[in-house]
Amino acid sequence: SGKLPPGPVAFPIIGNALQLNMKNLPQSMREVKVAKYGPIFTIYLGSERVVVLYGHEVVKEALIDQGDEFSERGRMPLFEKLPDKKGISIDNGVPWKRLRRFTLTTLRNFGMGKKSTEERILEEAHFLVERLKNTHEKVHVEIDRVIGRSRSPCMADRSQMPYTDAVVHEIQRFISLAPLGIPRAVTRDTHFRQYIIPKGTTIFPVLHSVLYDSKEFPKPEQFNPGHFLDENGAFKKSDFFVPFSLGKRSCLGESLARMKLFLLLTTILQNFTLKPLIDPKDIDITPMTLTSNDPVSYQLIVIPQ
Ligand code: HEM
Repeated sequence: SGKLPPGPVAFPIIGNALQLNMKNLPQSMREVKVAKYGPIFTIYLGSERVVVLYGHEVVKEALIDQGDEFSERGRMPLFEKLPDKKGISIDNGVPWKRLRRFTLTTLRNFGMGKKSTEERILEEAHFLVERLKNTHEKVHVEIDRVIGRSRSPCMADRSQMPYTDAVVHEIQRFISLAPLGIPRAVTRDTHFRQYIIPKGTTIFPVLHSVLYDSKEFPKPEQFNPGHFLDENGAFKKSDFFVPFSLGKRSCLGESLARMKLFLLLTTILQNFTLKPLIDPKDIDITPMTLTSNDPVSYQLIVIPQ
C-alpha cells in the first residue's frame, strides 16, 4: 500500500527532460514545486527516478528525523559521465565509504601534526597575501564590498566579530554552492509522510530551497549579512543555514571549510582593500549553474593597505 510522491508525466528514455531546464535544475525544481506538486515530488532524469525534497520542513524531516533511511549516497543521474573542469570524473563509481574513511584519516593526521590546523591555514593565508602583495596585477575575482581589519586574525576572534561571521554565513547562504545538495538514496522501502519511496531511489534534498526560504531570510535574493544578525548586531544562528547539508551523511569537511573561509577572508581584508573595476551594480553575479552554482571570473583591484 502507499504510492510514490506525485510529479509531472515522464516519457520513456528521456524522462522529464522536456519539462525541466537541464541547464538550471535548481530553478526547474522550484517551478515544479510551485506548479502544483508541493514539497515532495518525483521526477525522472532519463530513466532514473528521483524524489525531490523541497523546503526546510521536508529536508529536515528526511535527513534528521528519518536520517537512517535517507543515509545512502545517491547518484547524479545524467551527469555522471561529465568530467568537471579539473578533469576529475564525477563518476557514480565514487566509493563513498572509502572516501569518508580517507577524509577522516586525513583530517585526523592533519590535526595531529606539529602544527595546528589553524596555523596551517594561516600559513596558507599569509602565502596568499605574499603572492598578492608581490604580484601587482589585477586578480579576476569579484568582491563588491570592502571590510577593513586592523588586528591579526585567529579563530578565537570570530566570536568577537559578529559582522564578519555574518558576512561569511551570508556568502555561503547566498552562493548556495550545492543547490540540490549531493544526491542521497534511501536504504530501504521508506514511508515518508503519506508516500512510499522504494529502496535505492535517488533523493535530492534541495538545499537551495532552505537557504532561500523567505520566511527565515527576508528578501533571500539580496545579499544581506543582516540575515545573520539580531537587532543588537549580535550574531544570530539559523537552522536554515544548511550549505553543508544535515544529518549523518552531512559534509565531513565543514569545520575545516569554515575555519578556512574565516581566516582567509580576514587575512586578505586586513592587508588589502578590494575594489571592483566597474560600478558594483553593473556586475553580473549570476553563477554558472548545472548541478552546482559555480562563480564566474571577475576583475578586481587589490590595494595594499
Ligand atoms: C565550503 C565548502 C564545502 C561545502 C559547501 C560542502 C558541502 C557538502 C555537501 C552539501 C555535502 C553532501 C552532504 C549530505 O549529503 O548530507 C558534502 C559531503 C562531503 N564533503 Fe563537503 N563541502 C565543503 C567542503 C569540504 C571539504 C573542505 C572537505 C574535506 C576536507 C569535504 C568533504 C566532504 C565529504 C567526504 C563528503 C561526503 C560525506 C559522506 O558521504 O558521508 N567537504 N559536502
